[in-house]
Amino acid sequence: MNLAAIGFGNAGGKIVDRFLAFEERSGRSLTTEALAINSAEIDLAKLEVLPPDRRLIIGQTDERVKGRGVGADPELGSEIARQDLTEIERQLDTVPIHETDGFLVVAGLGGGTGSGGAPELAERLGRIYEEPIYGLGVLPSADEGGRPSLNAARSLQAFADATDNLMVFDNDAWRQTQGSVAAGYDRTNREIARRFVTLLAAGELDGSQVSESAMDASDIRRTLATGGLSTIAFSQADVEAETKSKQGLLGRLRSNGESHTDEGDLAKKIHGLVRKAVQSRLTCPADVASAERALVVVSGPPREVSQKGLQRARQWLERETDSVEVLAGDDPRTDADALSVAVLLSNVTEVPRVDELQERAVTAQENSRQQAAERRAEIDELLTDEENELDPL
Ligand SMILES: Nc1nc2c(ncn2[C@@H]2O[C@H](COP(=O)(O)OP(=O)(O)OP(=O)(O)O)[C@@H](O)[C@H]2O)c(=O)[nH]1
Repeated sequence: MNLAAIGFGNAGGKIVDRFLAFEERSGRSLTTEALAINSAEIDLAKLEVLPPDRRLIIGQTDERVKGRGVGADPELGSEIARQDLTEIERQLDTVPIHETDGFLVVAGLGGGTGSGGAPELAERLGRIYEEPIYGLGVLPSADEGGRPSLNAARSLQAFADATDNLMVFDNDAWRQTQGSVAAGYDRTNREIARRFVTLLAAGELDGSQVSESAMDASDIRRTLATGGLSTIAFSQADVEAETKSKQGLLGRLRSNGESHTDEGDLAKKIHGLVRKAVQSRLTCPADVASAERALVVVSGPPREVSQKGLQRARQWLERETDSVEVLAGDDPRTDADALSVAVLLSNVTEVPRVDELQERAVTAQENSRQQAAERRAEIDELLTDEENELDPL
């Protein structure tokens, strides 16, 4: 699938930047256009791969922002996004729409710029384009405090409403206990890119041979057409030594074409990888059985993609998800050094993390209202004399 990817806010921009880096490294092609939009100039300057002319600053003329961010205020974030929508649209004029299957708006939902701006943009894109609008929303971790939870819980509703499918990544489930926050985010962003690009770029050929059950953009589109929230499972393993020896130009010249790898073992490897993916950390923890549709992409050297393994894995996933709509396909990459499995679980309805986020958000909202009322009472008390005998001017 080919997408126009737009990162909104700091996290959104960094993640889209990592998408481009992963595409470059893995030879995959996902994005037909990439853009980072932010209200803080300093964050845009830190991106590494995205060309400078694909970085857009918004809210610059607003007295409250002036290129320095919106200070985790999503109302202000959505206001400046609305003010600058025409400029954003102009930047998107370069999207080669005939080669683009949809739009992907990416944002961290705990702050202000992305949290407020991403739903505004998604809604506007939905009105302009016929292509589907997808979202990738990052949930804040619990230890960030009440405010980010409140921002995220409110944004989640608007973002899900404005998109055809909102794929979710939960920072809490991926929190690193060691190292700095920045280094942790950097690692996390690489993991996000690996998962999303492996899944969504399936079917975009890199010159490798086409297989009998190749995944294509319409399969992914169909799986995402459920709406709601989605999560992604992933696992990978090294390719066999025999495969490695036949890779690259030299390997292919030396190879006599014979294969000694046992088909049964390869089938088992794929089946095992799919099970491992679904049973390990999802981008957002969810009850797999609550998914409406699922899609499995096995990506790697064609000689290792066992069709039997793919079929068995599909049947297993059908039982796990209790769904009739499970698609499975491969994505051949002749010179890949790993066999990767990405599983899209679409429209999951049992997502405990979202319930927890909403509970924390309600508590944060109540606390904030109570504190505001107390502060008003204290100021009143301070400014009024003891017997309330003075008349203010
Ligand atoms: N996975 C990941 N999450 C991040 C990263 N940076 C920030 N976040 C998350 O995203 C949320 C929003 O942070 P930012 O993206 O910095 O905020 P913003 O949208 O730029 O908004 P303002 O800074 O308020 O203008 C945070 O609460 C974190 O949960 C990152 O690099 N990776």
